[in-house]
Amino acid sequence: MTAVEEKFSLTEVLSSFKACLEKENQDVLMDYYISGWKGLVRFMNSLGAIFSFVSKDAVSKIQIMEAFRKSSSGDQYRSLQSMVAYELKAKLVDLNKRAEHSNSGCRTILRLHRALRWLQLFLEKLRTSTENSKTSVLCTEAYNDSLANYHPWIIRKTAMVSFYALPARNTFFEVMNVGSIEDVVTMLGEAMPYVSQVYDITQQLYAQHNLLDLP
Ligand SMILES: CCCCCCCCCCCCC/C=C/[C@@H](O)[C@H](COP(=O)(O)O)NC(=O)CCCCCCCCCCCCCCC
Repeated sequence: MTAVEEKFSLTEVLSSFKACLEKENQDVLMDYYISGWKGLVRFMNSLGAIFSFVSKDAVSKIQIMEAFRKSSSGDQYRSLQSMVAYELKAKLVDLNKRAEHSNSGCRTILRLHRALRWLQLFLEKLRTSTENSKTSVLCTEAYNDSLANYHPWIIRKTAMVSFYALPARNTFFEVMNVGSIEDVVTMLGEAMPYVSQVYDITQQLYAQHNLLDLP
C-alpha cells in the first residue's frame, strides 16, 4: 500500500467539498469538485469490482472535466459558475439533443451533480441508521429518490442488483477509515452540510440557466 492509500479516509474526501466553496462569492471551484469525485471513486473501488461499471462512468466524466481544465480554455473552467457562463456564451452546450457538443462541461457536471444528490441522501441515511439497518436498503432508497429518475430500466436493474453486494453497515463504517461508528457519525454531521451547500448552489445555478434537463 502506498503512503497516499494508507492515509485515505472519507474525512479527507468530503473535505474537498468544503474546499470547493469559494469564500467571497460562493463559487464552486472545479479542481476541488473533481478531487472530491476522484476520492469518492477510490472509495467505491475499495468496495469491490462489482461497482466497476459505476466507477468507469464516473471516471470518464472526471476525465472529460480534467481535459477541459487542461485545455487552452482551462481558465474558463475554474468554477462551475465560470464554466456555465463560458459554455453558454460560446454556444458549446447541446441544449435539446446531443449533437456537436455531446460532452459539454455543463452536461457532464450535471450527471455528477445528480449523483451527488444520491451521495447526500445515502450518507444521511447511514449517519442516522441503526445497528439493524441494511446498507443495500439505504442505498436503494437513496437511489430511487435521486439518480434512478434519470436512468433507463437496464441501468436501474443493474444498479439495484449491485446494491446487494454492498458490505454490511459495520464494515462500511470501517472502510471509511474514520474511526469508531460514533466518530463516523460526528464526521458526517460536520461534513455533510458542505456537500449539501455545494449541491444547492449547483442546483440553483443550473435552474437559473435552465440546464437541469440537458440531454
Ligand atoms: C457505495 C456504492 C456505490 C453505489 C453507487 C450508486 C449509484 C449508482 C449509479 C449507477 C450508474 C451506472 C453507470 C452508468 C451511468 C450513466 O448511464 C449515467 C448517465 O450518464 P450519460 O448521460 O453520460 O449516459 N451516469 C450517471 O448517472 C453518473 C453516475 C455517477 C455515479 C457516481 C457514483 C459515485 C459513488 C461514490 C460512492 C462513494 C461512496 C461513499 C460512501 C461512504
